[in-house]
Amino acid sequence: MSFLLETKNLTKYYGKRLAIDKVSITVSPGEIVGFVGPNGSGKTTTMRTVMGFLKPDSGKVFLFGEEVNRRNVHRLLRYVGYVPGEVNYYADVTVRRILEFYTSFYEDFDAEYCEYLCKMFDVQLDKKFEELSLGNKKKVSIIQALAHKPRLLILDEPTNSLDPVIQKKLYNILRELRASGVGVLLSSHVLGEVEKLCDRVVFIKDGRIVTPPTFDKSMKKIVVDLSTEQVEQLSRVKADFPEVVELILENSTVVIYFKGSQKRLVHLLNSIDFQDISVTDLSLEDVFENLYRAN
Ligand SMILES: Nc1ncnc2c1ncn2[C@@H]1O[C@H](COP(=O)(O)OP(=O)(O)OP(=O)(O)O)[C@@H](O)[C@H]1O
Repeated sequence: MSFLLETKNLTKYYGKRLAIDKVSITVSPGEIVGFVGPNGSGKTTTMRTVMGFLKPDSGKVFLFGEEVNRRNVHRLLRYVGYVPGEVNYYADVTVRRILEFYTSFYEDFDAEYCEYLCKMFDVQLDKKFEELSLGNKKKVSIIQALAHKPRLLILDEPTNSLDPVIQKKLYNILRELRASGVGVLLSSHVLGEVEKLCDRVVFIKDGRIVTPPTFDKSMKKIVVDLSTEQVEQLSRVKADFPEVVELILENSTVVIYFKGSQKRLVHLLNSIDFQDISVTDLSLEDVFENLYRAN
């Protein structure tokens, strides 16, 4: 099956500043892809380029298998829902009027579904947009992105400023949409959210897509507290256990990333004379920290 979204070597400069460099990503039907990277790494630029708001300096965007060009962009974007990082509509227009405008804009706009979403998200339809709080503005943007039943969602930090109850409702909707074949590209700094929701994660750093070189989710993170004398054991641990992918010493706390069998893990733990120890599965936060530590 072809991708809902495919970017090939997207490159974008702002003046002389390179913002994204040969960014290639894909989203398949029924897949939620997390898009993760530090501030200024190029997530918004990539998403805005996909949406046609920015013209790439080089590279291509394919939507639903078609290469996007000037002639087909409007037709293809009808099947895309977009939540921008910063939401902006006409300030002195009511939410009801904003949503009515989209009814005429999208032929697949589903008024009943829109009403259902407004109720679910408790949207204040008769308030002017400028009178809404940040979170309530975001809700309007989410409803506008969903109500025309798009096949692909491009969500730039969609839960930013939403309260936890609304966040949960949005996750549930995204899960339902995924089950019906919708694809989602979702940028977020909330790594716990990405970890729970996304099928896979694409990392971006300084405008380039990067792959965590040695870290994967089958690893264990061992945090050990040692006394100064015990720190000396560590060079032996590294030599004796090739399963130790990385060993980081910060004062008297040691973090060991371990990829190996349970038996070898127990063997390693038995070989350390420690004061305190914890063993956990590797989290997305660990992967993120390791990938971006050089920054
Ligand atoms: N309009 C602009 N003019 C000039 N430079 C820009 C502009 N927008 C973004 N940039 C630069 O492009 C780079 C990528 O920014 P972008 O907003 O895409 O990052 P991001 O990953 O979305 O960041 P954040 O997580 O903070 O939202 C940054 O260096 C940023 O300073």
